[in-house]
Amino acid sequence: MQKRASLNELGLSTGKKARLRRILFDHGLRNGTALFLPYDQGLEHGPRDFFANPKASDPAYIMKLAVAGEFNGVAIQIGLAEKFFWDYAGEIPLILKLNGKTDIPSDAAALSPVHASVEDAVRLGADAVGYTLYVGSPAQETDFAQYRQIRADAERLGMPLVVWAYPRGEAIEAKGGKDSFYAVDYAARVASELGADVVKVNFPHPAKRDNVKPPYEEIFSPQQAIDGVVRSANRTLVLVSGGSKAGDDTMYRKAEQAMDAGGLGLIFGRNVWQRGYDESLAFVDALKEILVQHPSE
Ligand SMILES: O=P(O)(O)OC[C@H]1O[C@](O)(COP(=O)(O)O)[C@@H](O)[C@@H]1O
Repeated sequence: MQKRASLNELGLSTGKKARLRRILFDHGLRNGTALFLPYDQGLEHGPRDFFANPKASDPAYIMKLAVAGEFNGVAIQIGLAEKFFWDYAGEIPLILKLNGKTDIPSDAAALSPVHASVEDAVRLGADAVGYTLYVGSPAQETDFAQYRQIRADAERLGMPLVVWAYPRGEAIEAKGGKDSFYAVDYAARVASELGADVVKVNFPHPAKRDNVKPPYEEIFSPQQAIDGVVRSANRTLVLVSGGSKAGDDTMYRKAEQAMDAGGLGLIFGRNVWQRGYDESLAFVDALKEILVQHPSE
């Protein structure tokens, strides 16, 4: 089992430390692990993600679920934060997502434009901000430049910065794909190099035996892959994303492997809310049984 970096090792400013402590020790299991509910899929994918459970298209339903499920926070865009966070302000931490895009154009030159500021996050009472960085996209240079401004603002205002580090673009496809170990591992390292406090990654696929080049020939199991990604993130805490809906056992296995690797926690969206309300809460309880076994110091 790999060790998770403790809050004291992260070199955080006072504001960032206070907010992260609030998220990790005043909410959820209060043991230093995190379970977040992301709800920006209406922008990223469109309304089709709500077809499986039409009630989930209502942000008020999701906010109620997040509070009832005692999550460590919800990650939402500015429009929903303005209209739906008010009822629960102070009850559950807000991660204000500062950029986002639709999936209507192809991802070949993916870039997620910024449409909210760290000042908005402060005004809304957020405890963290989220930024999607498309590592490897031809638009990476513009992405890095807009990210730099967000990072500077987050530093100035003491706001923890969570980077959705997502490999994208043709070059990534040519090198094994966005979920390959190569790509996810590199993205985790990029987030750490660029000063993210927390990085959110997709669970990496280990190398395929018939298509593996040095130095990746040793990474054959999912556990080795996620261990490597958490190591690459070093003192940036790691959250593992859910992805599209899969079987519960598959998700529990991912969760266990992520936590054994020294991950901070999980940020599962569709796997939580693409089912009925009570079923969602039962799934969340089962995830917490895994998190409870991996407390922070
Ligand atoms: O870029 P992708 O793979 O389409 O997914 C983006 C979505 O996945 C997330 O990062 C995680 O949510 P899910 O658990 O539903 O996959 C969301 O925040 C975001 O909307």
